[in-house]
Amino acid sequence: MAAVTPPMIAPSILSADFANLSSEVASVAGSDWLHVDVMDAHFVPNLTLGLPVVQSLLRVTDIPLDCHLMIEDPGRWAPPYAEAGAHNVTFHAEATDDPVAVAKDIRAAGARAGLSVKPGTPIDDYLAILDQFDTVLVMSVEPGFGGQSFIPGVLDKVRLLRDRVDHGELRILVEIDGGINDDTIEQAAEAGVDCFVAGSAVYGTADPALAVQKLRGLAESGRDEAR
Ligand SMILES: O=C(CO)[C@@H](O)[C@H](O)COP(=O)(O)O
Repeated sequence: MAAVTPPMIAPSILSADFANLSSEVASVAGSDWLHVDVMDAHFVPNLTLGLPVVQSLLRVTDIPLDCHLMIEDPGRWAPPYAEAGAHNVTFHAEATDDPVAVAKDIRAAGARAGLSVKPGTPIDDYLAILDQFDTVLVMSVEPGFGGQSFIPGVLDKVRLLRDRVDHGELRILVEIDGGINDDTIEQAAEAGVDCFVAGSAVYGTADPALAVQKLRGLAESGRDEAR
């Protein structure tokens, strides 16, 4: 089955020019969310940005911020992103023993809570707690770097989640992240993704806004195939 809401595109600023973030964000006006990759050089082998940059971004854009925390100890660090005004605060299932407590704190601080799973992490282990979340972010590359190749095997997780949502057993938005581009987005849409994160496929082009539009159109086509 296909998702019923229009496909959402969330450009990942990991592939943007960090020296010109304000104009890079403006260049994707019309995107549904802006995906903000927070990496701590511990949970993943890369270091990007943190709360001060998110606070600055919130001052220059109306696009809802989709903060993806690839960090250790999200129970300590996640709620301030919600307090700052992030729309979604997503953390990794692998980074905490108590994901429900972290989700409750994020929601209490005013944001939507997201749970992310690495490609090798089964979603079955978390189905029973997904009612505590608003989004589930299925990683289709190993988290840490942009520009990697899409791992199609993760679409089994998307199909399982889509099925649960379509049968009313779950109310959650299904998001995918990693290797999403013109060649891969249709198969992800066909599997049932609601929201598509794309970094290099947006910021690696001469016209990021056009790239977003094109990705949205291709996601629509993938949906049509699934119907
Ligand atoms: O979180 C991550 C990587 O850890 C992603 O957001 C990537 O940054 C997406 O980049 P592309 O694969 O689309 O280039």
